[in-house]
Amino acid sequence: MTIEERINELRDKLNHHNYMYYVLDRPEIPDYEYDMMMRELIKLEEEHPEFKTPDSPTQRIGGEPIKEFEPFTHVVVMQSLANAFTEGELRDFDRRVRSSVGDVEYVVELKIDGLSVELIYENGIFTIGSTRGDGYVGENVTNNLKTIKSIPLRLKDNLNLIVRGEVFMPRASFEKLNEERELNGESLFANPRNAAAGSLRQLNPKITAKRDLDIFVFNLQRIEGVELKTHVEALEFLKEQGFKVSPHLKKCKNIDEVIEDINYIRTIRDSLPYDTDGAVVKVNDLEKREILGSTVKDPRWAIAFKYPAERQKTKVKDIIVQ
Ligand SMILES: NC(=O)c1cnc(OC2CCCC2)nc1N
Repeated sequence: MTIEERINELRDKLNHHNYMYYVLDRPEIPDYEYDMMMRELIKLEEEHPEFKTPDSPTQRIGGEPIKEFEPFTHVVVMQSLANAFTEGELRDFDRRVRSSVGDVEYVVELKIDGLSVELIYENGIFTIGSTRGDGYVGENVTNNLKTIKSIPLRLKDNLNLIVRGEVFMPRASFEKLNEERELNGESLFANPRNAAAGSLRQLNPKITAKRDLDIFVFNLQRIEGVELKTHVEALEFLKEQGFKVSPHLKKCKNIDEVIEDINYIRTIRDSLPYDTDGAVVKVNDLEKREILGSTVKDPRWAIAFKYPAERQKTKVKDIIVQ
C-alpha cells in the first residue's frame, strides 16, 4: 500500500467510526484504537501534507487561531419563525394555511435552543459553514464547525446541498464548563445557548474543539439533482447522508394532532439532555410550502410554539395548551 493509500484508508475509517460514535452513538471500536489511527494519520499528514484532503478527520482538532471572522452572505436566506403562544394562535395559523393550500399534513419538531447555522456541501465535501447573523449575512465559522464531531466532513454521496441546523451544548457539558470557569475565576455563561454561541464564535478553533458542541440538522435548504416531496423525506434523506437529525419528528394529520404532540413535548422536554425553547410546526408537503411562500422574514408554512415561561416545579404536568 502506498503512503497516499494508507492516508486515504485511515481517513475513511476514522470518518466512519466518528459517524458511528457521534451521530449514531453506536461505537464499534474502543477509543484507544480510534486514537491510535488518528495519531498515525496526524503523523503521515505532517510528513506528506500533499496528501491531506479537506475531509480529513485531523481537521476536527482545530487549526490556528484567526484574527476575526469573515462575513458570509448566505446562499439561501436564513429565515426566522413567527411565534404562537396559545392553542388559538395555532388554529389561526392552521386556518391561514388551509385557506391557501387546502388540507395539509404537519410535522412537529423540538425547537432546539442553540444557534442556527448554514452548512454548504460541494461534491459531498463540507466546504463552508456560517452563523445566521441577520439572516442574510453571517460569520464564516467553517473551521470551528469542523470540530463538531456530529457534522459530517464528507457525505455518503458526492452531492451539492445546503442544510440548516441548530448547534447546541448539552446541559451536562454546560454545567461542567461553568464549574471549570468558576474554578478559574472566569465569567460564567448564563445558559447553554450562550455557551454554545460563545464557543462557536471562538477565534481559536482548539478551544471550540474542547466545548462538546453538537448539532441537529432540521432543514434541507437546497439540493441539486434529487427530487424530494416532503420534509420528512428530506430529513430521512439527510440522515442517510450522515447528518444528525432531530430525534423527535411527529407527522400530524391535522392541527388537533399537532396540539396533542405539543402537549406531549411539554411533558418530556425537562428530561431531555439539551435545552429547547418550544416546538416547531411545519407543513410537510414541499410543494405546498412553495405555494404558501414567505413574508419578508418568516415562512408562511411554519410557526414556533413557545411554552409559557417555566414556572417553579409545581404540578402543571398535564396543563392543556390554552
Ligand atoms: N431551533 C430549531 O430546532 C428549529 C429552528 N427553525 C426551524 O425551522 C425554521 C428554519 C427555516 C424555516 C423554519 N426548525 C427547527 N427545528
